[in-house]
Amino acid sequence: MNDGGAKPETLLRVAEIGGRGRSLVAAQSLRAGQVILRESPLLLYSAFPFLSSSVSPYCDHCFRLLASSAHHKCQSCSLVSFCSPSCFASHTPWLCESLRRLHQSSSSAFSDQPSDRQVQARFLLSAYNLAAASPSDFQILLSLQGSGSNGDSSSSATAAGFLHSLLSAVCPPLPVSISPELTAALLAKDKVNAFGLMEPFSVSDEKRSVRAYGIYPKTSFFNHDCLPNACRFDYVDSASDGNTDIIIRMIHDVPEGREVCLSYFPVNMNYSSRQKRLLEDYGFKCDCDRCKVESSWSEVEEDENEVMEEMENGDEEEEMENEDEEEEMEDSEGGNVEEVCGNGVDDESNFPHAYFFVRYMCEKESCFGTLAPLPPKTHDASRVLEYEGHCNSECKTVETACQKVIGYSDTDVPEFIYISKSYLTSLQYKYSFLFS
Ligand SMILES: C[S@@+](CC[C@H](N)C(=O)[O-])C[C@H]1O[C@@H](n2cnc3c(N)ncnc32)[C@H](O)[C@@H]1O
Repeated sequence: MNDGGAKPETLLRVAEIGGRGRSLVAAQSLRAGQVILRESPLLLYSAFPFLSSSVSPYCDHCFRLLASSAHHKCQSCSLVSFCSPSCFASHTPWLCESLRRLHQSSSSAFSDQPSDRQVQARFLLSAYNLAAASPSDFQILLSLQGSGSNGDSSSSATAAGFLHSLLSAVCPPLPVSISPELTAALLAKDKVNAFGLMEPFSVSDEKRSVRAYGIYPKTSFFNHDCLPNACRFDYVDSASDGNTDIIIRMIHDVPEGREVCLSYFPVNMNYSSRQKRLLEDYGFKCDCDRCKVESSWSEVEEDENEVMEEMENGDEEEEMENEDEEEEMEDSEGGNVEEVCGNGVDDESNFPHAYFFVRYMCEKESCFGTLAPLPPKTHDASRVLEYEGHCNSECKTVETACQKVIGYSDTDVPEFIYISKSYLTSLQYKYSFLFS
């Protein structure tokens, strides 16, 4: 893949930023579409519920779709299949025996657990297996954010206690000792650091589901921003090596010294859902520029209809269009028109993130992935945007991604987006990428 420039290792540096912990900062100016990091997983585990009656259709190592003819089922546990002998070689005797015993002994207590819990059991088996197979990699896992000691909800503590007792009773002994506290810490690290390898977009899917989860230690240093400047890609069905690598690309240019952030979830979530998720799952209160602005919107809810009326110009046809747009945006969870518009004219609570959505968000329902330009091949940024993850079958190869050609000018921007000119000017330095 052409990444349009310098080696990723020279592009970022780790910095401690107060209240945010370790952060990744641009070590030089970065360009839209540039690949800034490519990393293989430290561990991967299936998102398929453990006790599902159907068999996972994926290789249990590389998570490519298994061809019906050529696959290698483990004869010992009969629970996992692989696409090739080399993938099969990753199936350790400890993991095989643990899977077999866990499946055999599946107490009703375990089978009654929600599928999330069963997927957590898969993570723990992979993590314990890593502790035995590669102690240095296990240390890397332990160095990641997430302790499981304080601030975790009682339901997390209950889950950790349950899974620890279950696995320690069932699994063969390990060469390392795993305490209940360590199990809780591992689960906390998984919650904060795991990335989902997504299923390709399908028209029938209500929501894109996760095929497998991976831990990528360097990628884990990216902090969150609700208007990210970088996003992640994976090409799990690609036939080439490194199909489970995660690839981070810049959404737009940033200068040296600027923190590079991802969004930990689709950017169309509304303010309260984002805040709830960040607090519950990641343990922090987000005060990014977007949240600062949106935090005041709830206070003006009562005025919003009035504002909308002010903004409409009375033309009936346009009114109909606005209604359609409003419905569309409401469907997209949180991007409703009132929110996009802010609470009024010439008010500093307006913010240009509506432009961000228009330009950098996939508008397909059940996707809403973030877009980044293809890696630059010349001095100019590519005007072809690729969807985060795969939106459809065409996205399975890097260079034939699902595309949206950018070229929004002021006149292309939908009328329902209103941003105060004075505020815009004050933000132009930081957000000029939206208007270039
Ligand atoms: C995947 S880690 C990111 C790297 C982390 N800062 C570290 O030191 O390892 C996620 C954690 O980073 C912190 N974090 C991420 N984004 C943040 C933000 N915008 N503000 C404050 N803390 C943030 C939270 O503690 C979160 O649970």
